[in-house]
Amino acid sequence: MSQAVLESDEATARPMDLLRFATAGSVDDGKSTLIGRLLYDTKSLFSDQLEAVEAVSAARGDEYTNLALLTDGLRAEREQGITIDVAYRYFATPRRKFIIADTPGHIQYTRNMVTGASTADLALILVDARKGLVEQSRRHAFLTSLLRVPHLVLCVNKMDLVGWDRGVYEKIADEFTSFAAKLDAPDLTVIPISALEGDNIASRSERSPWYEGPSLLHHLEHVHIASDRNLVDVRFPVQYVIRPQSKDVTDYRGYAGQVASGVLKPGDDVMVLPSGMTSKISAIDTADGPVDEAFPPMSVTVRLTDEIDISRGDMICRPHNAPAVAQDVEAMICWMDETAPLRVGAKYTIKHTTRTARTVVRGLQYRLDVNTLHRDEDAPQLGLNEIGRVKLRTTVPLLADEYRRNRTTGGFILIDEATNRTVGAGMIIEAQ
Ligand SMILES: Nc1nc2c(ncn2[C@@H]2O[C@H](COP(=O)(O)OP(=O)(O)OP(=O)(O)O)[C@@H](O)[C@H]2O)c(=O)[nH]1
Repeated sequence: MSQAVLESDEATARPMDLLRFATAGSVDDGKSTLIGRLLYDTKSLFSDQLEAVEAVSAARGDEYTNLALLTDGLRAEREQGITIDVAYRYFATPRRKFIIADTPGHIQYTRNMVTGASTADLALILVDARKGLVEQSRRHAFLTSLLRVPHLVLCVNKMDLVGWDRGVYEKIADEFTSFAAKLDAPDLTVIPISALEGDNIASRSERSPWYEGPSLLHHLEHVHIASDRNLVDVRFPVQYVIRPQSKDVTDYRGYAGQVASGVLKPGDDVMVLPSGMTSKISAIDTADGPVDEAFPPMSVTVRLTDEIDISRGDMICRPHNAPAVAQDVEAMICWMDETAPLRVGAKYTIKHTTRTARTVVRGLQYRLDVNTLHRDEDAPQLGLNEIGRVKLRTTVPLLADEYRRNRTTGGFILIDEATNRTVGAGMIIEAQ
């Protein structure tokens, strides 16, 4: 595969150096063209890829190099053999690294959007200037707010086809802004672009002198994401317990995992859940040696001053700031399984941070229509791509926060015990 994959050493990258974003739009709004344009303008392509695309464009008689061919080609490679159609692409500028979660337009399943956007810092929704907002644009905006993606960009594309008419742009921007306000939507930026001709992508275009905002790339490079991370609530789900490996090292015991939120420092008082035992951090180790502090998304090994019984799935937090230790959970669930619906009374495996348990569905409070936001309280089940509010009971307690406060310790997935497939994604509303 000749994809220009730029190194994405996420575990060691400082959080502000990396922006993850998800793209959404209906079929033919120009998503492939836009992604191709971003890769092209940031020189994230190999010359052979570009030559191939130029040759095909010329052969087809395209007036402009058809950058969508590039994205579609990459997508075809990726799609083979995967069930959830999200392709990840990488590019970088001197200011930042970017990971794009690209969900194909033909089959804009809610589950793809949920998969792509659940870890995103920003969601980019495209609309065709000629068509304006469509049902899908509203659905994507709703999902962005449900998943609590902190930043939203609406790109009004194909402005060249409406003669760069300011009125067309402003009507769409106003309509979307008032819809987004109702959703408790995040920080919103609206940008008029032509993905095909490259206007307002890498630099401000002369064709829209009335537009005073940033180009898309400038916005992606500068949008402030450092404060989106929860640096207040210390949550360190233990992934592995590291014990002495050789006879010579007899006293090493550490707890390895990825910091979900908060800042950990040697000397801090900590509490371990579910036992409730307390101790102090004696050291924090990484592959590159000890560090003075650890914050998300760093992967580290924490050592404590006391020897306490800790196992995988336990959580290190602070004594006066702990997650709920809960077996009863209410959550919004997006159903992802095409073979069987979610039913009340069914049992699943639940994976929450590093903990795995069994769970039973105790109730379906309502199913939500993502287009109208109507709540159907008589719904008997949740089918593929449907979203609803569900009550669960787990066999062992989860160490959980509300999703709105913590996207890592508030999120989970459900797995079918017979097929081992991921069948649902959940966002915790309440845990007790
Ligand atoms: N004039 C004009 N055409 C555009 C622009 N952006 C995309 N197009 C054209 O619109 C068509 C659809 O673009 P794509 O990029 O394939 O659309 P998409 O949304 O990625 O489509 P899917 O991947 O199939 O969902 C192509 O013919 C593009 O050349 C634009 O800014 N201006």
